[in-house]
Amino acid sequence: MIGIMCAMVEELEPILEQVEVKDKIHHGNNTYYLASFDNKDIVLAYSKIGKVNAAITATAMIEKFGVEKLLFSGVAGAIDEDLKIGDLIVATEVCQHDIDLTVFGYKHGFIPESQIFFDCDSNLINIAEHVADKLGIKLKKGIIASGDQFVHSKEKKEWIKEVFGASAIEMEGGAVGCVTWNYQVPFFMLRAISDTAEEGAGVDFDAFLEESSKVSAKFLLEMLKEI
Ligand SMILES: Nc1ncnc2c(CN3C[C@H](CCSCCOCCO)[C@@H](O)C3)c[nH]c12
Repeated sequence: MIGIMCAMVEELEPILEQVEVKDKIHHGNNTYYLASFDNKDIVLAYSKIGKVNAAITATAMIEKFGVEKLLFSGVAGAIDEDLKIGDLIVATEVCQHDIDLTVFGYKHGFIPESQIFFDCDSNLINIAEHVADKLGIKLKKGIIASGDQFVHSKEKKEWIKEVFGASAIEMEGGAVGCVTWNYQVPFFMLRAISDTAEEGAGVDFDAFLEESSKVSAKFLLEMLKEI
């Protein structure tokens, strides 16, 4: 079983429209869609915004639905200057920029018995690169940082870039990476840029959420054919 996660309903809808939904299961205030696509069994859900909601859904995908790999599709704010609205980025690693135990001598993003960065699955990243080559689509790879805040400040995004080396910013991937690391389940995350995470990002986000969600969804569905 393959798990497909999004944070917002707008990110999930363009995927749901293209798969054959067989059943809907309500669990933990989420709706899980059991479906098939390209003769593969998949379970899909949107978690709602933020790291806690994302962790709930990722854990249920593994514990209740037994997914063997978890793929995330959605939008993100750009940190790297070469990322423009509508561009795709695949996470090589994810982290949580709002974890701060530095007073105890730990680095930003670190919690004891855990780690700052969580690797994404190299096999799935390779498939993404193969699909991008086949379709002639530009696909960036980089670290994606998560935190429970919508970043709309150049100063904040530059700090996240300096401390974590992140190329993009969002609010769920770091939590899903932590869950999949703890359960040793392969994790893949694809995001399309919706804004620049600077002043005025909220306006861009509202304007480009739907369009960028479709960009990510379309690519993810192409990837599903190769898995
Ligand atoms: N700059 C940015 N900073 C952090 N995250 C992101 C992301 C990625 N997703 C979008 C959404 C944040 C928007 S909350 C919208 C509230 O509802 C608005 C009406 O629907 C959350 O799920 C994270 C895109 N640009 C970002």
